[in-house]
Parts: sequence; C-alpha cells; structure tokens
Amino acid sequence: MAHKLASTQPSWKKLEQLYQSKGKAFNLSKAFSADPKRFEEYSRQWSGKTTDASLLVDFSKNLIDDEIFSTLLSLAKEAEVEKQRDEMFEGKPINTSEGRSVLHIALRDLSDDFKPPVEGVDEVKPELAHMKKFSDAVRSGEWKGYTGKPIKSIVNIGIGGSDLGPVMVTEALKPYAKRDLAAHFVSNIDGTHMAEALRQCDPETTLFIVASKTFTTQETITNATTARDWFLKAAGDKSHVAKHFVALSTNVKAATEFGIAKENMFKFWDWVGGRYSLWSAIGLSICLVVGYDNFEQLLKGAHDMDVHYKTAPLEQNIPVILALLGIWYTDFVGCQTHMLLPYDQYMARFADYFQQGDMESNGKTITKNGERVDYETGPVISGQAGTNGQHAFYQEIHQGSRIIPCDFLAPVQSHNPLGPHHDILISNFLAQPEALAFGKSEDEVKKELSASDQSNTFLVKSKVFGGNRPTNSIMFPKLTPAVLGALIAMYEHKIATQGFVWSINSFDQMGVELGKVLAKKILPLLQSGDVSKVDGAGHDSSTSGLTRYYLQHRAAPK
Ligand SMILES: O=P(O)(O)OC[C@H]1O[C@](O)(CO)[C@@H](O)[C@@H]1O
Repeated sequence: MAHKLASTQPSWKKLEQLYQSKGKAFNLSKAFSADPKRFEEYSRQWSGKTTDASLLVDFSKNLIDDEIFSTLLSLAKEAEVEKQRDEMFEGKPINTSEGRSVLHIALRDLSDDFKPPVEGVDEVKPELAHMKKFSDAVRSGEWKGYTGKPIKSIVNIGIGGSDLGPVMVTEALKPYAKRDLAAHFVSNIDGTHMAEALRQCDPETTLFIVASKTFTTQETITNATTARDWFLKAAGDKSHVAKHFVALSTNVKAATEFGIAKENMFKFWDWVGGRYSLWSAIGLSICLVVGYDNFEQLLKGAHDMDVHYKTAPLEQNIPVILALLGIWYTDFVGCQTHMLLPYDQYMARFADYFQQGDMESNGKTITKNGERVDYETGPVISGQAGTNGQHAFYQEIHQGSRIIPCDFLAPVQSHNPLGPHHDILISNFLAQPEALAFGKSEDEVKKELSASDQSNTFLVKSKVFGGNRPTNSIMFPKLTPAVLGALIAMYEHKIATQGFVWSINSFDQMGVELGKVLAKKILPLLQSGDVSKVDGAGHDSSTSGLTRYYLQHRAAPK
C-alpha cells in the first residue's frame, strides 16, 4: 500500500480547482431551486439485515454538486479506501506504528460462519458468555456482597475509551436500564470525582469495575487503589475484595497483581483500540445497566453497519459519504470544526464520546510513510444535545465568521412521548438545518421591520442570515440498542475512512504520551514539598514559576 500524501492524488488537485471555480460561490438556495430532486439524489436510506436498525441520512444541504461529489468519490478510489477497509476486516496490522490489527469489528460479528482472522478472536464468544453470566447474576441479585446483600451500585473506574463508551451508551440506553442499580463512572484523577461517587455508595452493596486496557493508566490505578482502601476500611478482610472488584483488561498480569481474582477478570485483546473498546469487556457496565440481551443488540446493530460499510459501493456507502464530505470541508472549504448535535436527550454524551473517537484517531500530521502532511486532518469535534445548544453556541454556527459543518441527529419516536414535547423538539431539528442552509436576506429582514428600523443599517445587517452553512440530517425510528450500535459504527467507519484518505494511522495515539511522561517527572518534586529544588529541576521558567507558586501556597492556602 503506497500511503501517498492525499494531496498528490489527481482528484485532490481537481477538488482544489473545483473549490475555486464553483465551491466558493456555491449557493444552496440556487442548488435546491435548480434541482427539485436534490433530496432524493443526496440522501440514503439504510436498514440493517439482522436488527431493527435503520437510518435516513440526508446530505443534500451540503456545498456540493454532482461533479464535486463524484470527484470526492474518485479521491476515495485513488486512496484505495476499499483496499484499506478490507485489510482492516482481514485483520492485517494496519495500526502500523504498533504493529497491531484493528479488529473491533470482530467483537460484534456473532455470525456462526465468522472466521477468526487473528489469534484471540476465537475467545470473543466465550468472553461474551462470561459477561452474560456475571451481569445476569448481579442484576438478579444472585451475586452477593460480603455481607450477603445484593449489589445496588456499580462504579466503573476507567478513563478515555475505558470510560466514555460505557458512559455514553448507558446514558443513551437509559430507557432499558435497571433503575434500581445505580451506575457511577469515575475517570478523573481529581479526588473529587471519586469522593463524590463514594458518598453515594455503600461498601456492602457496591461493585467496582476497574476498566483499563493497559492496567497501567495512572488515573485508573490511583482511583482503583483509593476505592479498594475505602472498601477495605469497611470490609476489613482482603478476601472480600473478590466479591466487589472486577477487572476489564488486556493485562491479566497487572490485574492479578492488583488483587483481582482470575474468575473476576474479563479480558480483551491488543487488537481492540481503547476508543473502540465498548464492544469488548469494557462494555461490562453496559451489560450490568441494560442487561446482556440489549448489549447484544447493540453489537448486532453495529455489525449490520459493518456489513454495509464492507459491501456497499462507495456512492451508496454512508460512512464513506460522511467521510468525504468532512474532507471537502476540512481540506478545500477550510473548516476547522465539526459539530455533532443529537436531538435526543439520551444522546447527551454522544459528542463527548466522538470527541475522543475522532480527535484521538485523526489528530495527526505524519503519514504512514513518515511524511508530514501538507493538508489539514481531523477537525475539532464538539456538540451537545439539542435544543440546549441553540441557546448557547448556535449563534456562531448561524452568523459567525467561520463555517461550522454540523450533523443533526434525531429519532422519529421518543421514548417519552410527553404532551407536545417531541413535535416541538423535531420542529427545531428540522428548522435549524433549514435556517443554516437558506438564511434570511436583507430584503426579508427589512420587510419585517418598521420604517424607522429599516433605515438602521446596523440592525438590518445584524438580522441577516447568510445561509449556505452545511449540515447533514440523520434520522432513525427510535433510539434502540441496535440503532445506537449502528450509529456508533457509522461514525467509527467515517473516521477510519478519513484516515485512509489522509494516509495517517487512525489507530494509535502517540500524542497523549509526552504530557503523561512530564507529569511523572514533576510529581516527585511536588511530593517533596521542597521549593528550593524547583530551580535545579530542569524546567523552563514558566513551569518552575507555577510549581513554586503551588508549593508556596498549598500548605496554607488563603
Ligand atoms: O484503558 P487504558 O489503558 O486505561 O487507557 C485509557 C485511555 O488512555 C489513552 O491511552 C489515552 O491516554 C486512550 O487511548 C485510552 O482510551
């Protein structure tokens, strides 16, 4: 595989020209007026083969025409997206910096004829059976704490991919949750996070789930140690730990050293990336909260999307289309951000989840050939549940100096059809992309103003909406486990496809390391408490000044 700079592909040059010749001046109002079938042409409906997952993806409100769209598809062909995708499914070590396969897709292929592409894949089903047995026992009350009481709270201790997936999914699938089992998620090293969770827990009825792929992450191991100390203060005997602590990890040795019994370990494998791990043992807290059967539906919905990604031609392939649109904005239109805006309160953590999913995957500048890219890669991801965002940051999306492409997502049916709420919610979901695309002209503004206000130029111009702001609108029947699985897989594959085009490795995260290493160097200085050691510690004057301030003030804060 050549892994050429994307900018050397023939279609890249053509897209640059297309942006200059027509993209810059592209007008959505004109495009819709000129083509009454624009929605039909630029939308795709998809249904899963084995689940209730289905989606309508409308990408008609994008700054593209047929020529731009087909050139984007050619770019994907030239970058050999299909070949790279197939290599992922075949278990080739496409995470080249770490020499690893990227097989989260194997965690959700439960079909009988699935052939394990690499070692460990044959252990997926037994591990799922282990998760089912354990979660059933805890949920039914058969699993008892050290004083014989059933479990009432679970505390997932993990960070990054070992936290965000379970947090997002348990929130999204709350309608399916066992309401008398409280779920807490502690990630931050800030003691406040753990202290606040423990305040709500009883050691006799709490189960701690230590979730860490490496089992070396400073935050998680420190939090788990604090939790174990808190538990032992009440329980006394170390043998009781077995009833209250389980580990989810690829590092069986380190989990054993921590004191977790073998039967309380749920393992996964190094071909599962942290930010793709909710489908693995890291999903245990999901099983506990919503039950194993719903977890399995989540896997199956994702697998249905995997099959689509693997088999659909590029022009029909939803993750590929979303990826190419993103590349159009990032590299040719000059956008820096991408918003995820779910109009479903249960999806409140969706954007947080894909902030890691996207930014840790594609926030890179070195191609797989070791060259520095001469183009932009992963965008800044942000967002929150509608309609809250409308009253916070949408001002900038509508009238700011930057173009901020957005994905709007919404369910047709609400889990909570309360009075007029859902129609009002959906009216907003429909209205925002419409307003963003078509805006409001100066003439329209003037018509709504009194004669005296019409001559107030500042007022008139402030009320103009330029329009032409691109959006995708994604609808689904209801936020079921399978639909959620499909949506997550859709974005995972979008991100992977962008990485394939940009020739970067979307599956490592070297950029998180330096800060961790420096923190480990600074910590002994803080623990020594000795201000006189700061100057000789080899830090720059800024870091030294801040350290000195901390040490001088922490003993007796004012
Ligand atoms: O599961 P672990 O090994 O504790 O890692 C947690 C997170 O830390 C990271 O490695 C980044 O620091 C993420 O990629 C990962 O999801």
